[in-house]
Amino acid sequence: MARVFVTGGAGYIGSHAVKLLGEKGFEVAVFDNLSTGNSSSVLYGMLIKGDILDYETLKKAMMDFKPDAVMHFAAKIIVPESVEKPLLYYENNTAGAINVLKAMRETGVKNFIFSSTAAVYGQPEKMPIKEDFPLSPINPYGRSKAFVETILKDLSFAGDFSYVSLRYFNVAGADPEGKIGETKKDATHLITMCVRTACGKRDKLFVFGTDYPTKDGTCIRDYIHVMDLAEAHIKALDYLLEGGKSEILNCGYGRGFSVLEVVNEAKKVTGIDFPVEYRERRPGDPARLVADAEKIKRVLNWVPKYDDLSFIIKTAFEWEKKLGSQS
Ligand SMILES: NC(=O)c1ccc[n+]([C@@H]2O[C@H](COP(=O)([O-])OP(=O)(O)OC[C@H]3O[C@@H](n4cnc5c(N)ncnc54)[C@H](O)[C@@H]3O)[C@@H](O)[C@H]2O)c1
Ligand SMILES: O=c1ccn([C@@H]2O[C@H](COP(=O)(O)OP(=O)(O)O[C@H]3O[C@H](CO)[C@@H](O)[C@H](O)[C@H]3O)[C@@H](O)[C@H]2O)c(=O)[nH]1
Repeated sequence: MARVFVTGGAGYIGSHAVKLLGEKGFEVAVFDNLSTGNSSSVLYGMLIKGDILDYETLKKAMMDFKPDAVMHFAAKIIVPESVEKPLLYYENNTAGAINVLKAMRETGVKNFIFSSTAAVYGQPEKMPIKEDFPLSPINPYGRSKAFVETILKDLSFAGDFSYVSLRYFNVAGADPEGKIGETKKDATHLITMCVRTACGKRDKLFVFGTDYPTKDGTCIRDYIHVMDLAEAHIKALDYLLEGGKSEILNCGYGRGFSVLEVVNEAKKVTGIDFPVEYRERRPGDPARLVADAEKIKRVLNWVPKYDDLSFIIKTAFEWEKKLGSQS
C-alpha cells in the first residue's frame, strides 16, 4: 500500500484525511508542530512532532519514511491575523511549503496534494466560481497560498513532479462516527460558533453584516462536510498515483447558504433558540463565495455523500457535546 506523509495531520481537516487514509490501509506519517493541532486527533500512523520551518528535521523525517506522496495541510489559517502579521503567513505558508517541496525533491517524492483555499479568488463578481477565474486574493493569507500555487505550476512545468491543488470552500462538520472534530478553542468559523453557542459555551452568536447585496443581507458561502473533503484527498491521491497530470480543483458543493439560513438551521438541528446579535460587517468578508464544483466531479469522479446542511451541523453539534468543556 502507498505511503503518505501528511504535514498538519493533527489539525482539523488533516486529521479527518488521516482517518480515511488509515481506514483505507495507506501507511501514514504525520508531521506536525502541534501549534493548533492535537496529538489525540491522529488516529492512524506515526506522529512526528516537528516544524516545517525546521528544514533539516523535516528532510530527515521524510527521508526516513520514504513516502510515495505528500499531503500538505500545515499552515496558519486566520485571515485577520495575516493582515496584522503578514510575515508570519508568508514564512509559515509560503516558505514552509517551499521547504516541504525541497524535502520532496531530495527524497525523490513526485506527488503532492496541496490545501489551497477559495481565498485565492478574492471577491469575484460572477458566481459560481470556476477554477480558471483570475487569482485576486485580498489578504496576506490568500496571497501566501496563491504564491504556492504559482510555484507548483512552475515545478510541474519543469517536470518529474505532479500535484493536485484543492481549493477548499467553507469546511465544516465533524467525523460522523464522532471520533474527531474541530478542537481549537479560538475557532472562528460560523458553524462551529453556532454549535458552541447552542451548547452554552458562548453567550451569543454574532452575525457580521446584514447589509450585503444578497437575498437576506448576510454573506453566502458554500459549506462542505469535512469528510467529503477528506474523500476528495483520497481521490486526488489515487489519481496522482495512477499517473494523473497536475490539476487545480474547487472543493465545494456548488450551492450557497446565507449566514441567517445557517443560523436558523442550527437552531432547528440543535433544538436550541440561542441568542443572536447583529453586528457590523467583518472586514474583508466577500458577499458571496460559491464553487463551480463540476471539475472535481469530472476529473476525480468525486461523489459527495454529505451535501446536507442539516447533517453538517448535526455532526458538528454531536462533536461539540462530546468535547464538553475542552472548547
Ligand atoms: N478550515 C477551513 O475552512 C479551510 C478553508 C480553506 C483552506 N484551508 C486550509 O486547510 C489546511 C488545514 O486547515 P485546518 O482548518 O485543518 O487548520 P488547523 O489549524 O486545524 O490545522 C493546521 C495544522 O498544521 C499544523 N501546523 C501549522 N504550522 C505548522 C508548522 N510550521 N509546522 C508543522 N505543523 C504546522 C498545526 O499544528 C495544525 O495541526 C490549511 O492549509 C488551511 O489553509 C482550511
Ligand atoms: O461568528 C461568526 C462567524 C462567521 N460569520 C460569518 O459567516 C460567514 C462565514 O465565515 P467563516 O465561517 O469565518 O468562514 P470564511 O470567512 O468564509 O472563511 C472560510 O472559508 C473560505 C472559503 O469560502 C476559506 O477561504 C477560508 O480559509 C475559511 O476560513 C462570513 O460571512 C462571516 O462574517 C458570522 O456572522 N459570525
